[in-house]
Amino acid sequence: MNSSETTAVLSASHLQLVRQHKTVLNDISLNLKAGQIITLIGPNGCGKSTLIKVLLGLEKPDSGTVTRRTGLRIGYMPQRLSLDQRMPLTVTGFLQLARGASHERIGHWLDRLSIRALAQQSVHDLSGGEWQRVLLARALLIKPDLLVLDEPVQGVDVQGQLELYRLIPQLRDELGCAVLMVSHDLHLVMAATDEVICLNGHICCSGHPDTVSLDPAYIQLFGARQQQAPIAHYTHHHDHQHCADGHVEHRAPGKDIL
Ligand SMILES: Nc1ncnc2c1ncn2[C@@H]1O[C@H](COP(=O)(O)OP(=O)(O)OP(=O)(O)O)[C@@H](O)[C@H]1O
Repeated sequence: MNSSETTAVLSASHLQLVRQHKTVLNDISLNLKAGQIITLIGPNGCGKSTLIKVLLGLEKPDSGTVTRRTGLRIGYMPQRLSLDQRMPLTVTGFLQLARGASHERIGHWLDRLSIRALAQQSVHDLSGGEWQRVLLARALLIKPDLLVLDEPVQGVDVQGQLELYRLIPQLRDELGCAVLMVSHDLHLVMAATDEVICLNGHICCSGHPDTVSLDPAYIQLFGARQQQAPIAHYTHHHDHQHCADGHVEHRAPGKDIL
């Protein structure tokens, strides 16, 4: 066994999966080490969610192996989660259903993710961005060794996406966990990831985000537009926080909020 395998929390070897005559995953191998952040990127339908499900053991590959460290605690934020609209459920009630939920831990993550004001709100009335934060809190309640985020910024505006991607390495440092996430935009996740795997059924290219963005396989897949310099995002120096209940709270300069 080599050293990368000994420190891996999760590894996959030669995964193959065919559904209805379509090769969804073709010879996928990867290693995720403790404390590492890996991002899967690729166009719609390239197999990202399927790969996540196979790595989590939710779907069986036709061949190949997945090895998860014994006793690994996984916090999973799925791409979609449909709830019965007829069932009345507050954010706190929803979080209480999660494994590892306790009053203290729920309170901790409501504060840490700046969603305390939503605690008693119905989950059916949340905005897309609020729902994403609640799902993230749910994934964090288990104190994960591995945090799996399938498109965590869906329904979040660009500023919110930047804030969320800034938060992910902070959460990794706080929990000491590994992170595996799915994203569509390499430039938005660049600063938040150690390694990028560019997927299109098979692994087209992988490595540090700077290297991947210049890789001919990446450029061929995403075109020249994505290869250009990162979009110049407007940076708004905000000296206050808009709480979910609508009131404005002033905060110390330089203190990040979600
Ligand atoms: N059970 C199945 N039967 C048939 N086709 C399937 C099945 N599961 C996945 N697929 C197909 O496999 C491909 C990969 O799907 P997957 O959801 O993994 O893509 P994705 O990269 O996550 O896409 P997106 O970015 O749109 O979320 C798609 O073409 C999908 O239709």
